[in-house]
Amino acid sequence: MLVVEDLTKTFGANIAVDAVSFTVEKPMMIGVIGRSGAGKSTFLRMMNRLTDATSGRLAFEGRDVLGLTGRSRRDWQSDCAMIFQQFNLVPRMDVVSNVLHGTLGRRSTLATMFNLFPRDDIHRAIDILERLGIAGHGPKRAEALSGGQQQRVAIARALMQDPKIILADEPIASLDPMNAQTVMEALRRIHEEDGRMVIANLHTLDTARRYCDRVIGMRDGRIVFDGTPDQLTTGAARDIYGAGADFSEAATSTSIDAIETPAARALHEAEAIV
Ligand SMILES: Nc1ncnc2c1ncn2[C@@H]1O[C@H](COP(=O)(O)OP(=O)(O)OP(=O)(O)O)[C@@H](O)[C@H]1O
Repeated sequence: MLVVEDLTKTFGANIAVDAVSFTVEKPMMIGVIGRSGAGKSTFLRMMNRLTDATSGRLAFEGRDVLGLTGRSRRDWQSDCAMIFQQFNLVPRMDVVSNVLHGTLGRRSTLATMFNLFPRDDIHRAIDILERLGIAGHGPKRAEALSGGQQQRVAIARALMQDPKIILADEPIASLDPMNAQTVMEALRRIHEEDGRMVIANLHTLDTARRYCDRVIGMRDGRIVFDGTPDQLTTGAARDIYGAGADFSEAATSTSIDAIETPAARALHEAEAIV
């Protein structure tokens, strides 16, 4: 359903994403990992058409995503909702209105200017907030919520678009472990219950192992690992992060899972070796 072929992005002489290719046959939860600068954000931004690719092909359900323009490009951006590390909510606006802004792509400018939302959309926004366990915060300003609650509002806003894919760029990087866990569980449930594909850039290996069906490891713009969490051995983790000082820092950041899983144990052993 998703085909990525030789997708490349250069910024001047710098190759941010270098001939990335992979195929996804059915909706799943995919974690993209790699050190800072590996090209993870650029990849997601190309997928969502926030950034134009330099070359390559990206097709979703037969649709040539990179060739879309105008209205069809905006439709794709609706199908492919993005959430960000910093939530990108309107801080002073109430939670329900923030969620309703997920429908902006299909509303008139006039309706938007006067904050006129159809009753059905308001009900749907509240239902989605309920599902994410934060309906009680609906009337509050977004800025009054904790980081984890704000990220769930951002997820609710994305769900208002009824997307086929949710792209999450470091969704838990600003959160404490408890909030991070709640947000990752919400994304996992959205995948399992709705059958939506989720692709999340993650900076901790254990999060990718714990929540994802498939892990893609990027290094210097290239895919150097593509497999199941079980296949993500210490050797593979070293390839992804490099065997330098960065490796232990990035690979053993167990922000959520304090429990010593076999995977975490393997990483700690690797850290001892490096
Ligand atoms: N707008 C831009 N202009 C120039 N170079 C850029 C731009 N965006 C990204 N890059 C470069 O592309 C490379 C990949 O960056 P990218 O942000 O995709 O990496 P990342 O893996 O998401 O890293 P991080 O986890 O730090 O966000 C880096 O070398 C970065 O400096």
